Amino acid sequence: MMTLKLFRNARIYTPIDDGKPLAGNEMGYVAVTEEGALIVEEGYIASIGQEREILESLPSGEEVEEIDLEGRCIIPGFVDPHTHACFMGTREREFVMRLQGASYLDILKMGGGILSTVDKVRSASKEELYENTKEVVSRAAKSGITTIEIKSGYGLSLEHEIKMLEVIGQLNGNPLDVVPTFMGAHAIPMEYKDNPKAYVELVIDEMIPYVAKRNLAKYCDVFCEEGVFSVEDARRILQAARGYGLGLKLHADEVYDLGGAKLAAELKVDSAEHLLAASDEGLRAMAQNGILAVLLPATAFSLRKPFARARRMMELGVPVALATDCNPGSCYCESMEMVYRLAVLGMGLSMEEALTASTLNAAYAIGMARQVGSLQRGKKADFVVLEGETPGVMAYHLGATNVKEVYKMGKKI
Ligand SMILES: N=CN[C@@H](CCC(=O)O)C(=O)O
Ligand SMILES: [Zn+2]
Repeated sequence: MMTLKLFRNARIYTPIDDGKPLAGNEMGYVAVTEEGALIVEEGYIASIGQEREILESLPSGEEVEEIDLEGRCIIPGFVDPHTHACFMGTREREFVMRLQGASYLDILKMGGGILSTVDKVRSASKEELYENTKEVVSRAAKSGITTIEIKSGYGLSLEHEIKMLEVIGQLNGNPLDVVPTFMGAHAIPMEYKDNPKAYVELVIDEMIPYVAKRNLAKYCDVFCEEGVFSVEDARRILQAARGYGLGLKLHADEVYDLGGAKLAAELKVDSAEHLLAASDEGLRAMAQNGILAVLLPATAFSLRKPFARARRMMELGVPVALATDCNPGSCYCESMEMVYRLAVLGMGLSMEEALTASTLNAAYAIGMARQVGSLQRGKKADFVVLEGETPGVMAYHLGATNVKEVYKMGKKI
């Protein structure tokens, strides 16, 4: 006989999935159930609601394991839709250089930044890369992330991009859901420094077809930035990726307003990321085309730059999601709790809006909303138990983690 799990005595906070990402005012509509409960059957939510009603609906004769959540708040497991969590080594010295005034893009121009991580990833074996990535992912899981996107982009050659994507693929289901993104267009590798166009051709002619045919990635992403990939390069790379059936993402207007947001709208990408420098014109184009913005406040914080204009985006009707951007350079952070906190205290989102952005909208950003992102019947029983009464505790109690327990498909991790 199958054992059901009954989680009871909870205050449930969840956005409600209506088949599309939530935008504008809708982002603040979060369902709250005091004295709530949920029943988990084989990892999925079989029913959820008022404890009294849930208890009445329990089938008699079934074995039930009961877990008392002692009145704590539960929220959907965080979905982190933008990370570079597959890497080797750290870049602490560069961080110190940045504190002394060096800019992120200047460090990259000098062969450091992303390129210094590329050297380390290229010289690591697949096993070493797997072990390191697994550690990053398990720290993410402890912070409440139950679904995570991970990009390649520190290989920058067919051989090493594939090594990264295979490692990312191996981590799927172990225990998190992992969504792989191909990001061969993350930087121009040193060996193509004098001929960057040839690298763009390599990405288009060899890497994308190889990755797509072997199903190694769900999305293709490009770092469209001054001195990295131009708007025209990004357009060509993403159009090629679309031709091979990959979903599209774009690192847009992170440092300079190159027109990345406009390109995201033109190509109708699945999400546009960063957007620290995006113009109103670009944001309007995104709103008109229903393009999701994935905002990374911990990156702005770590780079000591102003936050993305989240409230303006929401006012224009752009659906907003949040992500860590976890990487060893611009943002060494695997905590969505930290991101939530910055969204509330730094970008002015309400506690409900930040919850929607870090769960349901984040799930839409990586095509996972059918399975995760809200606590509703039929979705995976992925949730976080907070040491507090509302999700707001994560912004209120600053010095500690407020994540008490994390459940993936009804099992504690
Ligand atoms: N901006 C480009 N890529 C990453 C940083 C990667 C790195 O610095 O290693 C980002 O999204 O912030
Ligand atoms: Zn990124």
